[in-house]
Amino acid sequence: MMKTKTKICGITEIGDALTAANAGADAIGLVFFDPSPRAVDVARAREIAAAVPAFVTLVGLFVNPDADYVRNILDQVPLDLLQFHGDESPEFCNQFGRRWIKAVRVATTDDVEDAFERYSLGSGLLLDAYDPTLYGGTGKSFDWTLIPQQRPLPLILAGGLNSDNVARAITAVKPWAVDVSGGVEIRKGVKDAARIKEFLNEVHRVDKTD
Ligand SMILES: O=C(O)c1ccccc1N[C@@H]1O[C@H](COP(=O)(O)O)[C@@H](O)[C@H]1O
Repeated sequence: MMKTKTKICGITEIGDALTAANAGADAIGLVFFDPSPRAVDVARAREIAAAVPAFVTLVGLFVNPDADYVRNILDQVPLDLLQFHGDESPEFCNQFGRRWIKAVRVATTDDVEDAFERYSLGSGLLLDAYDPTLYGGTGKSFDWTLIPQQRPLPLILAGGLNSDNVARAITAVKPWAVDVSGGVEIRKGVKDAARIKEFLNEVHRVDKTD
């Protein structure tokens, strides 16, 4: 039995971080991208980080940040992993002495194959829905048949996942991990404890049957 790793992203409240961790989430994401309704400031990020138990990975999400901005956050918040969700180059992602994953918005299979090659130094490749204007967190899913079977890096599936479709997604794609934000919210930027638990329970259920 393969255990699918889980990340609950866009956490803004300590209570939601604890709900996710206690329900078995492997990672919690903090958004450091100001236009996002899920953005956190340093003070809030530090409070959440202090509450997250050992062995739950704390991920910082950035979109086309200045390097100094990332360094400033890293000086103040104990992030375990960086998630770059914009047009960052591999050289940019690799300069912080911290493990990182790159997000790619998928329109074609070539997008994924090219990204596997280009970001080969990363610790994983996150696939999200393509949107011409938004970098992510759209709540939209994409055509999973575009995902190649050859995966040189751990594949993290994101984009419009929720408790209704995550079992199907895991069965179809067999990703290393799944990542959700909007699918566990009652409205944009506001997480819902029941939806977080339902999502994680569904992943754990399908893992046992697959
Ligand atoms: O959450 C955001 O606001 C966000 C903003 C900019 C880039 C990425 C963002 N979120 C990430 O997008 C994917 C998919 O999210 P969803 O489940 O479809 O809502 C996920 O990795 C989020 O963390």
